[in-house]
Amino acid sequence: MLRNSVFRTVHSATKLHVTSSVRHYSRRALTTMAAFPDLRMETMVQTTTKHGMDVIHDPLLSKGTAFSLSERERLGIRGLVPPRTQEMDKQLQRIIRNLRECRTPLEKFVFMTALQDRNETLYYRLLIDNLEELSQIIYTPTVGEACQRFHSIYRRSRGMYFSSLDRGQMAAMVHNWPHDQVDVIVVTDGSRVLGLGDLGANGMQIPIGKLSLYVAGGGIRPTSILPVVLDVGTNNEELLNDPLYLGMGHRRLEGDEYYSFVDEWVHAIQNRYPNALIQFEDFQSKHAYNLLNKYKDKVCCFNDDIQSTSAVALAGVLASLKARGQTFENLSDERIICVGAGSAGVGVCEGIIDCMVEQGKVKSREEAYSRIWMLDQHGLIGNSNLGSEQTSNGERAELDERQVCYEKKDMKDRMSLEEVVKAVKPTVILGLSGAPGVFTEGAIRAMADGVEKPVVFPLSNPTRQSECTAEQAFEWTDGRAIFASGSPFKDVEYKGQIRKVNQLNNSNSFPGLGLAITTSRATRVTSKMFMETAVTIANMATEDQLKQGILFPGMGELRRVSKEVATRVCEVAYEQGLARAQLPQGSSLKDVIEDSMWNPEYVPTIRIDGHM
Ligand SMILES: NC(=O)C1=CN([C@@H]2O[C@H](COP(=O)(O)OP(=O)(O)OC[C@H]3O[C@@H](n4cnc5c(N)ncnc54)[C@H](O)[C@@H]3O)[C@@H](O)[C@H]2O)C=CC1
Ligand SMILES: CC(=O)C(=O)O
Ligand SMILES: [Mg+2]
Repeated sequence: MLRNSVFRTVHSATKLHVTSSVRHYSRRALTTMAAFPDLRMETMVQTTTKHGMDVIHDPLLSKGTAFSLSERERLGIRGLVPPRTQEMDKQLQRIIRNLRECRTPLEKFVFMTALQDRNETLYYRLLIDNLEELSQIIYTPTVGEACQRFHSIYRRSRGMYFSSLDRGQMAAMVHNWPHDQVDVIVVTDGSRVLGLGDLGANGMQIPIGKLSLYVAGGGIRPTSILPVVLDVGTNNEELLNDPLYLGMGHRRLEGDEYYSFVDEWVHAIQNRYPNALIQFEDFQSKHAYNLLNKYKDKVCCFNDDIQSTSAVALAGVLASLKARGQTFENLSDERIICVGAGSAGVGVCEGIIDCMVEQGKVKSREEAYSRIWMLDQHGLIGNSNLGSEQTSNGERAELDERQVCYEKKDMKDRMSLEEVVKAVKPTVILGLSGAPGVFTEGAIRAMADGVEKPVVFPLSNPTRQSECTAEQAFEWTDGRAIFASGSPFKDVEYKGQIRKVNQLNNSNSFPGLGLAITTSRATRVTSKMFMETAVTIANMATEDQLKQGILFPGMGELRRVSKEVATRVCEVAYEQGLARAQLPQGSSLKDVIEDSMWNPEYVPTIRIDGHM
């Protein structure tokens, strides 16, 4: 099935009419279908029971200076804002001018947070109109610094915290959240924040940043998102010793205590928001896979670092094949080195293996594993019976069942990256280690000796954790690299010519996925959805862009990417019998997706009686 659908270049979906496609959806899906909410009607006015200052201080209601005279009358705010009504364009002028005066990225971050806390409509308008620039503030790389400094820059609460004090209380606590409809939840335990390690409750900025991209890129409504930190403690000594730290001051819960804590939270959330999509984010490897395996078939959830990263990395490799004049079917001929054997590294490689197997050009899964060489902090996962290089990184813990699959029986254990490159002559090198600079000059130059167009993807975040810089990649490959990084780099001028860089981040995947799940009311997230996401993104660059080394649209086009991804994932949800929304008749799926995207604009505010 997948073999046929994955490798076509143009999805039939874009031509499909919903009326005809609904007909072949499974009986189960049809019998459980709910009416599709008419979001266009919902967004024509906003209603509130609030009055006076409560309206002005509610960021979801506030329009700042843009309230009309009649609204000021209706809402009891006449005289509480400056007299001249200024529309959004003027507000944006003022905001942009003030933003430009911030001296550092962190100052910009604090400025953006303050705007979000005052007026979310304006915040999202600004973000959408300047996604390329401002995603670097509210998301990687600046969000990393904001997490490290969370307890210093903290101003106002956003999201929910569930801590070790709350055991036994979570089912009641979830009702403290003020919104009855929640579509997407991003939850972290702060144990591996980007490549910055354990940041405990400071990790809250990650769910907030990811959810801002769900709204700005995926058109999810700001009232239906929920950022969550599970504060199970931290092992970060610096934070534990900092009197300003805002999280629990004990070491991390482990074992059964940890899993029962998470379980209580999942049940509490399911109880109040049974339809919400849960995104597990930045959980350390030892828990990431366990939690995913425990919940993926019971709850509508996924792990972003494992699954979304896998989709975008596969998209990058597939698009790079086209950029090298080959086709997707050449994937099984690739020789891939992956530096990093954690949840992201293993997740990404599993996605590539799945795709090779689906293509049917390898005889077995084992043969597919033979195309990928995996290194961790000790070096190559090789055969210790053939000898072992010593590294200064201490003893390697036992490999887990997923890592063992990549063991190379014919190569010495713990070989260095440069040795592996010389032995293997890779076509692609992936960095998911969080270790800055591990793509050494020797390794990348050796790679460039073996192939015409080396594919160099240092994917670790934030920028300073990157395995190499864009400049280094082009310098060491005589300008021949096809380059993508997790955090943004500027295009590089190499010998008078511009070399293009790509940002390969899971943000290309999750907003579109969330839009599809919300629109179709799908009950589960499946691996096919991620595979199709990869293919969709891999097909987005034009021939001309591919020639220049551009693999897919950049962050500035996230809304367009999300729409494409959502359309395809929505189709998959119906094909797999997982969707529950009955889509409106007579329009194309793409139009339905487009219409369901929230757009930040001011609509008339009407006061209603709370007792009605
Ligand atoms: N671009 C993107 O969209 C994404 C990027 N990432 C990045 O991937 C990185 C890793 O994430 P996880 O796998 O969750 O972390 P993890 O902690 O589970 O795994 C890190 C892996 O890197 C290895 N490693 C550490 N130092 C090394 C060194 N010097 N040489 C070789 N290997 C080394 C470790 O042994 C471990 O296998 C992070 O920096 C994260 O920001 C993660 C998800 C998405
Ligand atoms: C991008 C992301 O999810 C990470 O670096 O963890
Ligand atoms: Mg992450």
